Amino acid sequence: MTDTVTLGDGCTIAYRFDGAAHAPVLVLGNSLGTDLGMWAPQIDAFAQTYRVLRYDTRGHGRSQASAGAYGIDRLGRDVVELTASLGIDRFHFCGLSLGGMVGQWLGIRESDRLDRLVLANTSGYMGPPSAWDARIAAVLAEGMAPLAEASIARWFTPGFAMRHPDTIEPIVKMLRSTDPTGYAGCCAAIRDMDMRRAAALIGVPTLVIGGSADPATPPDHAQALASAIPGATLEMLDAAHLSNIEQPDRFASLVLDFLARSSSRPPVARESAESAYDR
Ligand SMILES: O=C(O)CC1=CCC(=O)O1
Repeated sequence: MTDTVTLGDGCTIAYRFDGAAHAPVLVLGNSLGTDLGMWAPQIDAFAQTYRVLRYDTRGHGRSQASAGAYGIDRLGRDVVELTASLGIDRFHFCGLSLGGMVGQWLGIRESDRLDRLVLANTSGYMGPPSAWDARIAAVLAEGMAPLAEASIARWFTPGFAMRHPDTIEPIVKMLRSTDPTGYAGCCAAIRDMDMRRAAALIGVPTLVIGGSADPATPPDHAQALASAIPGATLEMLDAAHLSNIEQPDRFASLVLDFLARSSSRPPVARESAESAYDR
């Protein structure tokens, strides 16, 4: 069942729990234009071992769409406030795309509360800002519907989309029902985010998952992110952007195997690796 909490700034965030009450907590952060339902393919597997807390990112699903431009800092603090209000001290975090950007922020700013971090199909920088400005202007003027075709082309390989129309349909529905104000607010957070150097400060064991056919956050972004984070492991899936939907079982086992490994914290490096982002 989905429930809500109201954060300090008055914004209401929707969440739901699955799994045993006293199991270790795994928090899942969704991508731009989806909601907590995007984790449906993994939820049964994750909930066997973990108390899974899924939430709708601000401006998405049943969470409120506050007005204006958001920042990754705001979206990260939403997780801090949500978990604190639910009495959760420590947790693992797995985020995909925008969820993975929030994960990077948490890895830098809240590492004392994080056990392990999974950053899937994400990037430390998704420039140029002008592309996000254009998307924000378009969505505020015309709504979500015109975005659907291009989004699906980034999210799934053509073969998968052709073979699995029933899997794609609820995802398209999530996109179409996203509040344009919330979508635009999150686009602004992505536009203004640059964690290429700060990723070196992530002091939590981290798994980076990339998609070999991901046009939104391409493989070299996953490689650059993994190189920048001390001790991070990189795994590639044969998928486009929503790799947890295109490779559901493989995604679940990568995450579960990684979370189950005995924990040893990586040393915190002060210099970030050379990045591929500017190529
Ligand atoms: O542009 C897209 O739809 C891909 C994407 C960027 C950030 C995110 O969460 O999804």
